[in-house]
Amino acid sequence: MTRPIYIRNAAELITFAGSSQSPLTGAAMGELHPIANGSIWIENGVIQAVDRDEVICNQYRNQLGDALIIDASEKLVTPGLVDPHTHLVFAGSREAEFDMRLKGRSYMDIMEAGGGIHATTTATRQASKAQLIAESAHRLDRFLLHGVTTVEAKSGYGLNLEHELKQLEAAQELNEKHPVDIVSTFMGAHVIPVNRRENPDHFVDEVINEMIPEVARRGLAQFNDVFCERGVFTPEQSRRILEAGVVHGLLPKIHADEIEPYGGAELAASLQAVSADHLLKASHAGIKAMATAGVIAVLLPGTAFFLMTAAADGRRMIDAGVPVALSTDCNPGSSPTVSLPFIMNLGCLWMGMTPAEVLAATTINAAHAIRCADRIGSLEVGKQADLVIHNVSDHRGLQYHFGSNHTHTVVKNGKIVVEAGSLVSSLPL
Ligand SMILES: N=CN[C@@H](CCC(=O)O)C(=O)O
Ligand SMILES: [Zn+2]
Repeated sequence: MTRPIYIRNAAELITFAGSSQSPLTGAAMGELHPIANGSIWIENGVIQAVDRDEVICNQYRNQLGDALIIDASEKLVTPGLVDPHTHLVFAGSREAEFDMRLKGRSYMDIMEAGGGIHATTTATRQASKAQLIAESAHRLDRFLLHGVTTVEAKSGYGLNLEHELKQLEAAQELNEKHPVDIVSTFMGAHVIPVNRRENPDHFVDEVINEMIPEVARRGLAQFNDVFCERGVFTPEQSRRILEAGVVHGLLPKIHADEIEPYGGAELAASLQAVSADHLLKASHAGIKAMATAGVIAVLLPGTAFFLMTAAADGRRMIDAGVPVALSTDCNPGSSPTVSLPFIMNLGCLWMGMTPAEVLAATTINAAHAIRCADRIGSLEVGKQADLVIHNVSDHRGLQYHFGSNHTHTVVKNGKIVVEAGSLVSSLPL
């Protein structure tokens, strides 16, 4: 039995209570369900009580002597941040390509010429599983330092069965060993490998007939994703791939309308995908269809920022009734960052979202985007004790003091993993 943790007297404690059933949309995205002078009682990794401090103090007065008490006065407490779209497991980095882009080469051009995703695929194929685990564990540590307690992680730098499995197994092992929880997505359809360009449909057949069944049989992923974009996978190929995933129990997600309008949002709606991600160039009709179908828009403004292009129109999507989540898209090509707080800054200052909405988009709605909202994303009795104590006293302070990491303390599964902005020394990896 571990000691109970009593976090007391937060200036503002954001709960998002009552939002576990379905993602927040429209005006509800701005409803934080905050508690002033809020406290929380944690035992065995689970939230036992959330209320005003006087209520908790009275309720647990006989156990106060046993508890580890953390004073959160003048601080903000939120659910642990959730990142619903990352390419966490990869080897190497792409600084040379960054230089080329700064001089005017486009992201798609570089990929077409055999760089981009292909370059990371070469490096990832060459790396051993142990190397991938070591590099990715370091990224997970840095996620944790930014208050992120759960991430989704895609494969897609293997592009054949052997190396896709290696990437997914690395994610599985990291999930077992590292405090950050990982939800895995198979993305064998990330790009057509250079040596398969002669016959792209043969590669699509391989994804459908060889990779998806084996990934599903081994229980290595919960979701199936595809990069639906001109020059990558067509909407028809994407539909086939995502439908094949559904047959094997993998829920559909899609990289949609990132570079140009290509019918990705419409396809996501017609498949009732869990989420459509990117959406910089999504059509009005596609956004409307997503709202009707309840598809979550996972927006990635760090990618737009790093590719030096306009961000997705988050405001328009929220106003159209689409549930919106935000993510880093952490990857070595288009968004090499782990800073979900900076992504929130961009959501607020660049996409017309309010400070309350960006919090919903990185907690409860992000949890819905990876189908984990039954256990994370809000601070409610019975949920996993994942939370962040921030060095600001008001949720707006996270955006107002932009560009900083305000994470003070992180509790993951009822254990303190970040203290005074540093990782505790006893982390397993
Ligand atoms: N757009 C496709 N995939 C990733 C980028 C991957 C890479 O460049 O390595 C993305 O979501 O941005
Ligand atoms: Zn991505």
